[in-house]
Amino acid sequence: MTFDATTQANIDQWLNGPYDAETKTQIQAMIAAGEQTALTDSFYKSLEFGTGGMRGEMGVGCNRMNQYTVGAATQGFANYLNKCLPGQKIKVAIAHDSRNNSPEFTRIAANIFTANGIEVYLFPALRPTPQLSFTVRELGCQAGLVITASHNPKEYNGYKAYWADGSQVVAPHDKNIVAEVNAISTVADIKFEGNDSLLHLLDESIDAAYLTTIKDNCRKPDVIQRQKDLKIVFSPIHGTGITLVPKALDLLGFEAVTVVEEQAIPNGNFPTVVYPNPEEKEAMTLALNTAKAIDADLVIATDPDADRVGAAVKNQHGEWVLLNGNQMASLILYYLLKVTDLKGNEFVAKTIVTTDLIDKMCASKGVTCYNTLTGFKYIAQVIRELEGKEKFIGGGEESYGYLIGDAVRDKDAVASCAMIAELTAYAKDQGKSLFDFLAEMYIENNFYYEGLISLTKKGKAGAEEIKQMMINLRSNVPASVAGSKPVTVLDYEGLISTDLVTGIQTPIAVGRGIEASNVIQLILADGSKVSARPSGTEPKIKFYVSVNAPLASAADFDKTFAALQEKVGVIQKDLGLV
Ligand SMILES: O=P([O-])(O)O[C@H]1O[C@H](COP(=O)(O)O)[C@@H](O)[C@H](O)[C@H]1O
Ligand SMILES: [Mg+2]
Repeated sequence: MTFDATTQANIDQWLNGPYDAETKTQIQAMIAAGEQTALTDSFYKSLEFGTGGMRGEMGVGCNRMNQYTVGAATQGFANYLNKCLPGQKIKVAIAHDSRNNSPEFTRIAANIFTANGIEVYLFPALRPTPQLSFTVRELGCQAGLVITASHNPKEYNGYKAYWADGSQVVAPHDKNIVAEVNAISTVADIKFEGNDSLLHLLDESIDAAYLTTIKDNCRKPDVIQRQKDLKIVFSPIHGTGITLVPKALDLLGFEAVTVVEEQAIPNGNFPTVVYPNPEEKEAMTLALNTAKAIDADLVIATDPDADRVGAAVKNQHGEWVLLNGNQMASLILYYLLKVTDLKGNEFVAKTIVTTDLIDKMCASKGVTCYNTLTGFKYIAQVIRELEGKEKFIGGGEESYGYLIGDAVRDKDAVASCAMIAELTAYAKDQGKSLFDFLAEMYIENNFYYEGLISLTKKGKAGAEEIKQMMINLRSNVPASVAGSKPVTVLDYEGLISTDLVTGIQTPIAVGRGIEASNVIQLILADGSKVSARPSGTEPKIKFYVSVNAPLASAADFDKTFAALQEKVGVIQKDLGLV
C-alpha cells in the first residue's frame, strides 16, 4: 500500500507517537488487512469544524472522532479561551447525547478543561442540545460544548462548540479555535488529567429553568386548556428528547401524550431505525403506527440531540402525511405572525435555502425576514447583532430546525414540540386540523413546494468529486430549466449576484449571517429557485429546488401539489440529478 505524503506522515505519527497501545494495535490491524481506503480516509486530513461543529465517524486516526481528536479540540478550545480572557474565571457548560462513547468523550473534555483551570458545569446525564445553549446563557458561561453528531448515522460522533451568547461558534472564534487546535503538534500537549475541584454537576434546577422558557413561549394557554385532550404521539428516536419533551408538553397542559415505547430508551445503536433522523420517512414509521393505532391528532419525533423535530398529521383524506421542514417552519411562523401583538420592530430569521414563503408572509405583516447561510449559528448571529434593537419572534430552516424566542440560541426541538402541539390545538379549537391550517396558509400566500436531493460522496475521493461538481455548476449555467430561463445567479463563494438578462453584477452584502461560502443559487424567470452546496456536516452535496403556484381553494390541494411535484421533478431531471 502506498499513501500520499500527508496520510503516510500522519499514520507514522500515530504509530510512533505517545498514543495508547490499543490505538496502535488497531492501526496495525488495518495495515495488515490492506485497508487502503479506510486508512486514507482516517488519516488524510484532520477533522474540521463544519456547519454544526466537528463531526466524523468514530475510530482511530486524525480524521476520526476518538479520545485524541476530542482531546486536541478541547485543548485548543481551552487555549483559546485562556488567551481571549486572561486572568478571568472561565466557565464552560457541557452536555452530551445518547450516542455510543458520548459520556466518555464528555468526561475527557471535562477533564481537559479543568486541567486548564476552567470551571466545568456538567450535565450528569444526556440532555438536549438546545438546553446546553440555554445553560451557557443562564449560568453566564463563556463557552459550551455538546458531544453529539446530531442525526448522523450511529457510526458518527461530534463536537458542537458554543460561545458566551449560547450560539455555536462563528467567525472569528471558529477559525481561532481551529488555529489553536492545529497548533497542538503532539498529544503530549493535551492535558488529560482533570482537576475535579473545578467540576460542578448540574442538577434538576436547570431543567426547571429551561422548561420555564418554553412555558413563556406559549401564546394561547386558554386554547390548550380547552384542547388538553389533543392526542399527541411523541418519539425521541432513542435520543435525548425523552428527558424533557414529555415534561414540556405536560407543563403546557397536554394530557394525552403517548410516547413510542420501543424508541423511548436512549440507545446509541438506534436499534429500531436505519438513521436516527426525523427527515427520513423510515425513522417516523413506529411513531406513525402508534398514531394510527390510537387515532392521534399529531405525531412528533426528535433527533438524538433534540434540536430537530419531524411531524406528521392527517390530510384531508384522513391519511397520515409527513410535513417537511419548510412546511413546519412556515406553519410555526404563520401562527406566530398571526397571534403575536406586532409592535413594528420584530424580525424573523431563516436560511437562504429555506422556503421564500416565509419571506412573503413576513412582508405581508411588515416584519423583517433575514436570510442567513445554512447553520443555525448564523440565525443566532443575527439575533446577537440585533439584540436590544429589534425583537426576534422566531426562526427556522428546511432541515427540521426551529426556534421560538431568544432564550435559546440554537434550534430547539423541545420548544418546537411544544409550539407544534400548541398550533395543532389552536387549529383543532377552530374545528380544523393542522393540515387545514397548512392549506389556509397556501391559499393566502401561494403553495410553495420544495424538493431536496442529497448525493452521498464519501471519503477523500468523494470530497474531490463534490468540489468538481460545484466547479462545473459555476461554469455551466443552463440556458433553460423546466422551460424557464435562469434570470439571476447568486454565488456566495465570490459574493456576487449576476443578472443574467442585463449582465450586471452586484455584490452580496456580508453581515447578518452572510459571509463567503460555497453556495450557488439560480433564480428562474417563473420564480422557481435552485440552490446547490456541499453539506458541512456529512459527506454530501445538496440540491434544493423551490417552486410555487397559487392555490385557489382547499379542494385544489391535491391537483396543485401534484403539478408542483412534477415541476420539481422536471427541474431535477434537467439538472441531471435524477
Ligand atoms: O446537523 P444539525 O442538526 O446539528 O444541524 C446543523 O447542520 C444542518 C445541516 O447542515 P449541512 O447542510 O451543512 O449538512 C444545518 O441545517 C443546521 O443549521 C446546523 O445547525
Ligand atoms: Mg440534531
